[in-house]
Amino acid sequence: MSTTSSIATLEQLAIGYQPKKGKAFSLFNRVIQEQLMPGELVCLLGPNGVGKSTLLRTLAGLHKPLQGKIYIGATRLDKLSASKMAKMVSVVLTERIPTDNLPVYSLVAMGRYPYTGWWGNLSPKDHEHIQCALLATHTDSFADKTIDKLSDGERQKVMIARALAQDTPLILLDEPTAHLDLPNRVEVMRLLHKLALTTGKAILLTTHELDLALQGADKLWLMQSKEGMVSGTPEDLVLSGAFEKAFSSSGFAFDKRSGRFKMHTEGKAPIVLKGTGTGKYWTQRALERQGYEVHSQTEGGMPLIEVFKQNQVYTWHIRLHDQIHTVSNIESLLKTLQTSQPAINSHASST
Ligand SMILES: Nc1ncnc2c1ncn2[C@@H]1O[C@H](COP(=O)(O)OP(=O)(O)OP(=O)(O)O)[C@@H](O)[C@H]1O
Repeated sequence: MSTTSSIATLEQLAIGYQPKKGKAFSLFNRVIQEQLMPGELVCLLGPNGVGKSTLLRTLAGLHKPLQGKIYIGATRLDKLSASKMAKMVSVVLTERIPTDNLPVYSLVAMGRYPYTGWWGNLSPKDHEHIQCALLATHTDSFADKTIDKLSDGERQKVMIARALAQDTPLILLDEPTAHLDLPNRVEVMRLLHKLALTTGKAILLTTHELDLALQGADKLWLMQSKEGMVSGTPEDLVLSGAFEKAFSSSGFAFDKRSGRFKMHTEGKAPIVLKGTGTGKYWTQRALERQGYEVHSQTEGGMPLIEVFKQNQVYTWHIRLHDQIHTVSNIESLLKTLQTSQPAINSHASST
């Protein structure tokens, strides 16, 4: 049963597709039991084809659950009329807008359809909501432009503005950061987080951006075909190992300490890295990509790299078999190590 404070409750929910003949095809072997609370930004993560979009569409009432119940507030979703539903849930899907020559303002105004009469006449209150949505998404400066004149990032923000104008307690977005460059992905995520926080709406979005979700989400829902759904704050899921388990594969692994994914490479020799700050961080990344096992303490005469910074200029000293090589960039550092690799490897096997 839904708790009074939750915006949406998923109770013993099974999602999937019902073929015309034969048995229903469930996307999970476990049911989903989750809640969306006010002011929460939740990122729904999982591998391709696990059922993220299907879950979103099911929550939006566009697809029937195979089993279980969904409550929006205290009301069962299947008992909500279409007009009431439109006042409770807004959806931003990945489909492109067919009406490309529509001005931004008119598209955002379409979000007001649950409140306008048959003719869609906008009241002063509707205009106020539209203006607020444009301002909150920083789309007001191009409100007169038509959709076809917008960049992908601007278009995405306009779609979010339309959902905001709809003024629903729950907003669902399917991959809102897809096709955006990094600054726009970060901006959209920050915008959604701020909106959840300041408006008290619950926002659920699907994404493949693990880094962004780890940084920006209040909660993660991890969908996995075998384990079903695991949820929690990003930090709890990292500490419990659930995040690592869900996303580590033979090609790369999640490193709990740095919060980064690391590619598995052929293991080379251990190496000691000394230095501080940014220079050390990026040197370590390059060494690990090349497969070196980076240590911070000198052990048994391992090769040693020291990073120095003077007057904003970096220098690397490589101490190798009592010889010191000095280089001025990471590319030269890696080349020097590559040239002496047989020496490093034989050194490693003798220690
Ligand atoms: N209308 C449909 N009828 C039957 N099966 C479908 C239908 N739509 C999707 N599926 C199947 O359901 C599974 C889940 O699809 P869904 O799009 O929900 O996954 P997803 O996690 O969002 O994937 P992605 O990350 O690739 O977007 C897939 O195997 C897909 O082929």
